[in-house]
Amino acid sequence: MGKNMIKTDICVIGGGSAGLSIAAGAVQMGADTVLVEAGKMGGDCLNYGCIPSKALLTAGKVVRTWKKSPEFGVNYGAPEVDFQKVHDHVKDVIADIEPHDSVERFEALGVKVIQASGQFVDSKTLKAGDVTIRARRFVIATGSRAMVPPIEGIESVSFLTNESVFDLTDLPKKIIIVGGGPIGCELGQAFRNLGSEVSIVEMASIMPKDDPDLVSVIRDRLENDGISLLEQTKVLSAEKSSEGVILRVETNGEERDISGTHLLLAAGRIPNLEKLNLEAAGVKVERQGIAVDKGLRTSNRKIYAAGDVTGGYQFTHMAAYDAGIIIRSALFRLPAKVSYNAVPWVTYTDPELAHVGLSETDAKKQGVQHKVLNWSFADNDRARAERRTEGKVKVITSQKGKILGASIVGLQAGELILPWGLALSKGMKIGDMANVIAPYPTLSEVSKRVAGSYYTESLFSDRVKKIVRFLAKFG
Ligand SMILES: Cc1cc2nc3c(=O)[nH]c(=O)nc-3n(C[C@H](O)[C@H](O)[C@H](O)COP(=O)(O)OP(=O)(O)OC[C@H]3O[C@@H](n4cnc5c(N)ncnc54)[C@H](O)[C@@H]3O)c2cc1C
Ligand SMILES: NC(=O)c1ccc[n+]([C@@H]2O[C@H](COP(=O)([O-])OP(=O)(O)OC[C@H]3O[C@@H](n4cnc5c(N)ncnc54)[C@H](O)[C@@H]3O)[C@@H](O)[C@H]2O)c1
Repeated sequence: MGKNMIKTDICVIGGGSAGLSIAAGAVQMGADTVLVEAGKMGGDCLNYGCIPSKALLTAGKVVRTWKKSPEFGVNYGAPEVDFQKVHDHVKDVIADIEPHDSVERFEALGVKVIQASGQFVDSKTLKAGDVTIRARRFVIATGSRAMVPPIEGIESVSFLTNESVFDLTDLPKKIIIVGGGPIGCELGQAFRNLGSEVSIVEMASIMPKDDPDLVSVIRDRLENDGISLLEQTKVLSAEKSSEGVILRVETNGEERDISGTHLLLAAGRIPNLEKLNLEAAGVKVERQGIAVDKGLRTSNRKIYAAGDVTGGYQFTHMAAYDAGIIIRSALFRLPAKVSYNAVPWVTYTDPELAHVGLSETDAKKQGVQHKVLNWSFADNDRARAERRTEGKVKVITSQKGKILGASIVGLQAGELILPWGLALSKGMKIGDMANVIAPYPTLSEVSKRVAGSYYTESLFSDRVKKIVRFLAKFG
């Protein structure tokens, strides 16, 4: 074997959320593991995604809370934002988490880390820098990047993506965001709270993957915050201006120009595939990414794919979920298969919007017989004490009360969704949630109350009243 040839059990390509989970799991379970990473360890989530976006959102929330303080009888002066320091805070949070994902930590676990771009030579061999790797199993976990939408003139203007936006050290005066998905809404609100003028241009409706009834709460809030939301709006062209950029947009057949100092593209993702030479490995690609079966195997049975590169649910927790499936299959040869009936997600706007399982729209589309339960945060005493009564819960059950899905918009919705995920994965019925003792006064009571509403009609019916009156006769 040549000096630069490595033979290993598992070779993982990409050290982001998926790749790191697989490499850490595999090596600690005794497999010889090689990890190939071309860029920064930690991938998008740590460096250009979840972590910096949440850190920026938190800075924005501090400003908003400060401004709201008179409602609570507390007065401060106007908040002053030092954006260089906001930037430093964001980078500091990344630096704080970085050691967990570092080359040093992985090498200490026993993983051989190669810092180079990986490229298949044939179905069993990968080249990374000057190293050739032969592995019993490969895992492709190369993630995704921002899609640049086909807008006339886009290449002639400078634009930000999630990879560059967190490097800004000056607050954008006027930022235009193309795309009103989770990235557009989260970052739009963060910049607005910090003092930018913000426009979000969305060709459909904002947050189209979520329940429209609940999204309306987010829409109201973004508009009240002063964000200009241009929905059902097409971007026709982009051109440079003295200020920065001008976009020509069209809403309902009407064209107009909007101008900004900065342009952020948040219009969806494309998988990172080009450098992998997948043809040589016999790995098939579909429109959304690498094609995988339910066991996350590609068309080459010895090569798996995980995380964003498959174009499935593009979340860090789903990348970690994929990792668990692959470890069971590749290391233990168990017939592990993905199951997507309890997939949660949260958009960290304020208020947050969280979802798990079947939505009302999907239940209707799939012709599933179902019941819809609703409850408002306005009826929750804790939400009143916090002055945060905007919000609602919607739960989908079968006709017989089996929990099928839940969506929550409101304060701490992301924290409130977990019991619904547990209920779904354990096949629980709505009575299980209705009977739980919820501490008072907590926001969690919304879950108990929405579950209880399943019984309201039958519990407070004329029939029950008759029975109670009849029994009262017996003393
Ligand atoms: C702004 C933003 C906010 C987000 N917020 C959240 C959130 O709050 N919660 C959530 O769950 N998800 C969030 N996501 C999504 C989440 O970041 C992704 O789902 C997750 O990072 C996917 O992990 P991955 O391992 O598939 O890919 P990545 O994390 O992108 O990792 C892929 C890695 O592969 C490397 N690579 C690529 N090609 C090669 C090659 N040929 N050779 C070697 N290495 C290569 C890359 O350098 C990268 O490090 C957010 C995403 C963005 C952009
Ligand atoms: N909180 C979270 O968990 C979180 C946060 C951010 C991102 N993410 C993940 O990252 C993924 C990517 O986020 P995203 O917001 O970029 O993508 P997305 O695909 O979810 O949303 C993109 C939006 O852009 C719109 N769009 C596309 N082309 C357009 C155009 N030319 N003009 C106007 N609008 C256009 C789409 O209609 C869509 O609403 C998400 O789907 C999610 O999986 C998760």
